[in-house]
Amino acid sequence: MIRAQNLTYAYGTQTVLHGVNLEQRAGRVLGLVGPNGSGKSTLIRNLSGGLKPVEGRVTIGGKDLGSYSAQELAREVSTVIQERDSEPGLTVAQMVMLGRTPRLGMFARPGASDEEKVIRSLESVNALHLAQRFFAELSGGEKQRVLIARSLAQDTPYIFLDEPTNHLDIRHQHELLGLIRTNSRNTVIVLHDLNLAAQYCDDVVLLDSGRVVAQGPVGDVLTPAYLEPVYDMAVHRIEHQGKTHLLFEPRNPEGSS
Ligand SMILES: Nc1ncnc2c1ncn2[C@@H]1O[C@H](COP(=O)(O)OP(=O)(O)OP(=O)(O)O)[C@@H](O)[C@H]1O
Repeated sequence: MIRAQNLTYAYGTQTVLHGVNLEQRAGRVLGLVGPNGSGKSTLIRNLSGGLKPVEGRVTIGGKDLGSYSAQELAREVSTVIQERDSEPGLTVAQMVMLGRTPRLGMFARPGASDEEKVIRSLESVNALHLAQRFFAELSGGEKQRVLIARSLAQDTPYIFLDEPTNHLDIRHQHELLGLIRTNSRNTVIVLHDLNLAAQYCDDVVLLDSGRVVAQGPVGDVLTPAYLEPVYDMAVHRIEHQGKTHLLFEPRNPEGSS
């Protein structure tokens, strides 16, 4: 379980998260949603140990995030977060092998089981054919799949993904989120697409201006009552074959007032 209590974060003097309380329950997929600039990326970085809260605390499995050593954290937590992930000169296979590093002893070299893990991780995201290509030369969508493979190879109980469907075509979006769902790990995922969140998350946290507007099971939070004021859009919710679909339109379409 991941828990944030009174989490506050500021860039310099600009406070962008205000006393956030949330819970990711064991084995569940928690989505972070909200408009541009609402604080989703900042929040996921605080939850995964990339940023340190100014106030409040984050616990993972009941243990304060601040008390993990870097090595311990890398065995517990993997992240798929974009900007930091450009590694010049590495092939895709080498990039995914980096996911195994926290599992190796101090001077140990990767063994056959590590190689096997890399191959299986690449296979599961349909990227094994890219293994010998340079990571830096891949398309955005190919890179994204390789970063997911690295996280799978890292084999951590907790996984954090910031907009993993960015750059992916519609089939790969669904394949990837399906894979994340069936992976049954503790997952926190930033998603812009609320229909993808409705389909693939168990719970969601809806953020607006750095504050939690609502959180809970997707069916309780992804409702017109919560979404319309946050996105300033008219929202229609349709249930089709047991799934929730959301339709959006401008609240004041041109010509009406
Ligand atoms: N490195 C930074 N330095 C200063 N301010 C930042 C920095 N990163 C983000 N911010 C600010 O913090 C606020 C929250 O940004 P954040 O990227 O967390 O939002 P987001 O919900 O992920 O946005 P988006 O949906 O546009 O990706 C914004 O006002 C943003 O301008």
